[in-house]
Amino acid sequence: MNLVNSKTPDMITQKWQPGARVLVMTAVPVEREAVFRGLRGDQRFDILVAGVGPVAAAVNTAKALATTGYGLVVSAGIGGGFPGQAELGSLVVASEIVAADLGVETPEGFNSMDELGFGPTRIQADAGLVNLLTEALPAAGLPVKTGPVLTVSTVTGTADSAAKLAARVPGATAEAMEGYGVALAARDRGVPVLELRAISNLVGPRDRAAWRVKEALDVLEAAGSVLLEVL
Ligand SMILES: O=C(O)c1cccc(C(=O)CC[C@H]2O[C@@H](n3cnc4c(=O)[nH]cnc43)[C@H](O)[C@@H]2O)c1
Repeated sequence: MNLVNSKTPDMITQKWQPGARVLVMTAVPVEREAVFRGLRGDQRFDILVAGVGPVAAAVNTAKALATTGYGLVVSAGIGGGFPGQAELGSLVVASEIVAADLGVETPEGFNSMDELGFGPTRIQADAGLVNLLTEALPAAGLPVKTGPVLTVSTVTGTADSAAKLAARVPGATAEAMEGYGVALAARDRGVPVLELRAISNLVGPRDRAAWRVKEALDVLEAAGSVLLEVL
């Protein structure tokens, strides 16, 4: 499929069939291990490490999809929560996956590639599965929010950049670095997609000492157990 000429209305995405194989893409080994523990080695799930960033995520997701048939692709890992939207240690399920810095800067502000006719920069997550998860995760004791999850190539490190992103994408809930790459590869194959982010830090002024990576990885593991139950 020619991605440049592919427009959202032409895309046909399969419907999720319970019991189908699931591809879970993580960025780093500690995320893979957390998801693996949650999924308890279930053979229906392949959990891969793609590397950090949207390009590595897209390349490696496309590679996996070229060799094996999957009914669902999940981008999973830790992420930053937008203040007032997603707390540290909570889980975010993306309603849509947004390439938040793919565009052009002008003196008047940022224009997305969608606005310039080179979209899509927003890919919808599978709405039925988002609903299923936003019911099942709290039932398992995990606080969950749903909303747009932004994919950025640079971790946001100032309050000013955080405010600009939040204004650019109303309702922005979390940011991470891989979702859009995973989602674009899935969309190209017509496979439904989800993004799950366990919140390790808040989006804003960089304070690495305040990141709660271990706690977020524990939440990611617990989310893996819920995936195993509901998919
Ligand atoms: O230092 C560590 O232990 C550690 C463990 C896992 C990942 C990291 C990273 O710093 C790489 C960034 C990685 O994590 C995601 N992430 C987490 N928070 C954010 C954020 O606020 N903005 C963007 N990305 C974030 C991202 O998806 C990367 O894969 C460190």
